Amino acid sequence: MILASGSPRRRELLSNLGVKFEVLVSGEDEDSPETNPQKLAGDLALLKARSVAKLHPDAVVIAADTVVACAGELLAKPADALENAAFIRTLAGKTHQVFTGVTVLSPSGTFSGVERTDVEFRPLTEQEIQFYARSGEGLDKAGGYGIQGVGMGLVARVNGDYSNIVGFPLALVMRLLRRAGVPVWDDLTGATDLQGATRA
Ligand SMILES: Cc1cn([C@H]2C[C@H](O)[C@@H](COP(=O)(O)OP(=O)(O)OP(=O)(O)O)O2)c(=O)[nH]c1=O
Repeated sequence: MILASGSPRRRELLSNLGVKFEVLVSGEDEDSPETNPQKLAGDLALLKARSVAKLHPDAVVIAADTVVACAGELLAKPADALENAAFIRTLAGKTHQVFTGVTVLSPSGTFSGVERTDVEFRPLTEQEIQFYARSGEGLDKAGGYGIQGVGMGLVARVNGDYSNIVGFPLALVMRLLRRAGVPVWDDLTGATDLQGATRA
């Protein structure tokens, strides 16, 4: 199995499912004219998975893409701290949507889905916006923030799957992997069972 992603968050979250995998980053250009955020997240996940599957047609390949949308505007990764501050200013005091598309390509077929989570930012002062943008934490992240880090302090409320915001919606990922025939949370070999006996 191959994770087609350079994201350390995705690597960590996929490890939690107890599946063995290798990491191979797709060299695919992520540009797309698509403006619907849900469709865009799905399209880019498929693109990333396909570019790795081309080279490894017998593998199961999983890829994901996260898109942040606020009132019709798509917020990708900020180019610098100045743009990061502008993104956080846009998000302050409002609810935005985080979409993550996931694609699993296996020799038996293509399995995909898109998860949506709504995130409400609290109203922020200009000083808070500047402080966060200067931290640099948001530069490699869609929307310019990381909810799993300092960015947690920007957030008032979350509605939906938290892991989706971090870029890898685990419930959806588990569903798609199982549909593709990949066992998840399944291998108990060598584990001690709940009565204290060790399994063969
Ligand atoms: C909103 C938000 C995004 N993110 C991350 C998740 C994704 O890794 C990233 C969005 O960029 P993506 O293009 O989805 O992924 P990536 O470039 O990090 O990795 P790859 O294309 O190789 O798979 O933003 C967080 O970690 N925390 C957050 O709170």
